[in-house]
Amino acid sequence: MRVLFNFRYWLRVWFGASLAFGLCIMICHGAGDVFTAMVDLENLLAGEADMTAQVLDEYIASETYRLQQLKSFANEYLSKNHNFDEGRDENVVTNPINAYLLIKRLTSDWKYITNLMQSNNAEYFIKNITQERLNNQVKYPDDEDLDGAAIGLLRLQDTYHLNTKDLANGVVAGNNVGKTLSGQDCFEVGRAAYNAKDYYHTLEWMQEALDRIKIEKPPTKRESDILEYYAYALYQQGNPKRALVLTKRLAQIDPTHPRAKGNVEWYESMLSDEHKSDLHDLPPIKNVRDTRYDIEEREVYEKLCRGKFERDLEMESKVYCYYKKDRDFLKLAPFKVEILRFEPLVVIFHEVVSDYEISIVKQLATPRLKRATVQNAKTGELEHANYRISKSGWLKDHEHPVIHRINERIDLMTNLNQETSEDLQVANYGIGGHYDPHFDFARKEEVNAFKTLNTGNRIATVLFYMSQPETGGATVYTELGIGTYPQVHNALFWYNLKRDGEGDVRTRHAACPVLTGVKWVSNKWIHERGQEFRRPCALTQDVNEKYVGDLTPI
Ligand SMILES: O=C(O)CCC(=O)C(=O)O
Ligand SMILES: [Fe+2]
Repeated sequence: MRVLFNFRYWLRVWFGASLAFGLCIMICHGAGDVFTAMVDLENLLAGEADMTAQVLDEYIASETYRLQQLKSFANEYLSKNHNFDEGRDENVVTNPINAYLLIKRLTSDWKYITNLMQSNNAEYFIKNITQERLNNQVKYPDDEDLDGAAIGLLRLQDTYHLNTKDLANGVVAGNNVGKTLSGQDCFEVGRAAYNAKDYYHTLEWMQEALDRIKIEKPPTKRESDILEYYAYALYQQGNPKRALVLTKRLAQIDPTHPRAKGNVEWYESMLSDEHKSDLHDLPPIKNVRDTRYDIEEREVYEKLCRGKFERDLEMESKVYCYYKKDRDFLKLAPFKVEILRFEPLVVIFHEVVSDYEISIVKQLATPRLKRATVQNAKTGELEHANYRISKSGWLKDHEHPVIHRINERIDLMTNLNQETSEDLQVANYGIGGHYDPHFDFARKEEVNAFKTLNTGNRIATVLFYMSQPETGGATVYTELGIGTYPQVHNALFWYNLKRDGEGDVRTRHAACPVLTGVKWVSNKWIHERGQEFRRPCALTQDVNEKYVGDLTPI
């Protein structure tokens, strides 16, 4: 089944966006929406390291002083000079000075020592760090963000076929990034998968965590912590027998574990007497991917994201590039247009936005980006999206001369009237940030979509690439089997509607997860109203690009 673009769903994304992560520099999502938007991580990196190091240094100095004091008390007590042992000697206690000193030691000194032992001042330093973070006006990631980052990793793994061991060894897309994950890190990724009811990845990562703690000295996680998750994932993957064996082991290595015994009984109840009694003959582990999603479309999407585009040699023989100079102004500085395909028409405008303009757009958009928690259309579950932004990610024409200029340019590029188009929308994709297959137009049944705008449906989309991710992050068309990698300064353009106003389902598209690097895009959605003389509608659908790929001339 296809999950079509659902406008109400997006309304929820925009208006119901979780504000948890962000003010000032508001966060989009993440490693999506793992999760944290790259722009936030960059900001965090900027000041955070120095400040934390400084506060930690101060804390360590104060702790060192405190422990030194305690040590000198200990030495004093031990030292023969103090004749503390003599306290046991009746004669010593009868000496008033000694008696006084002994009492002092046992009262005020002891109070001082116990105070010293208790007052490690951690709270004070933690408060300092917290305050400093608030002053920074950067929202720091929380547990939810960590979860999102983990889910982002899993998505990357699926999309780009990244092996769990490689990832844990810090090998991303064949490059060693120098950092490796500990058993505890792997456990956390597995736990995020478990919380998302993704038992395929739970199993993968818990296995990796087990492998790692076996060779770590000291292990970063207890085996018993891992086993419970691992066993449950095995059970979910149809292997209660192995789940039972592992849970028995759990009960053995951690006899006080609060759930181990109960779980053993529970797994036993899943097995026939015959299976229960013979626990040597274990079925192999069959780990299958999560099937809650539209697996067919997902596979197409992921394949395209890996760059496996479909070739259409006939089409390729017809496409071409041209200079668009159909207005006086353009005679001096024509647009460079590359036609990717016809029917439906998809083109790339080369070098249509400058570095300066990009920097302004990013600057204007950054305080508005927010992370969103979105509802998965299929499963109804909430997912953290590090790919979407709040409604306030829109940039209005009058906000800055650069925005105005870009809007004027879109008119020249597309020959479509900009008066009814939506404001420029900016998105910053974080680790694993992506956008599932969707349509930009509202479907017939979505009768209320764009109603308040009163401008009709989205006739066309212009997508400016405002950065160039190192790997991943392609825009792909799942029905057409093609895609394109973002090239900074360029813009992708297509019509969403056929000439009779019908939504063109061939335009279904998606943004692939960013594997390395950063992806910024700006979207311009152009509406039907106002195009009566620009792209007049027709009685049939296929008048479509009789204009042979030229954007409808004025
Ligand atoms: O970022 C991309 O490549 C596509 C974004 C998109 O489809 C959208 O924002 O509607
Ligand atoms: Fe889109």
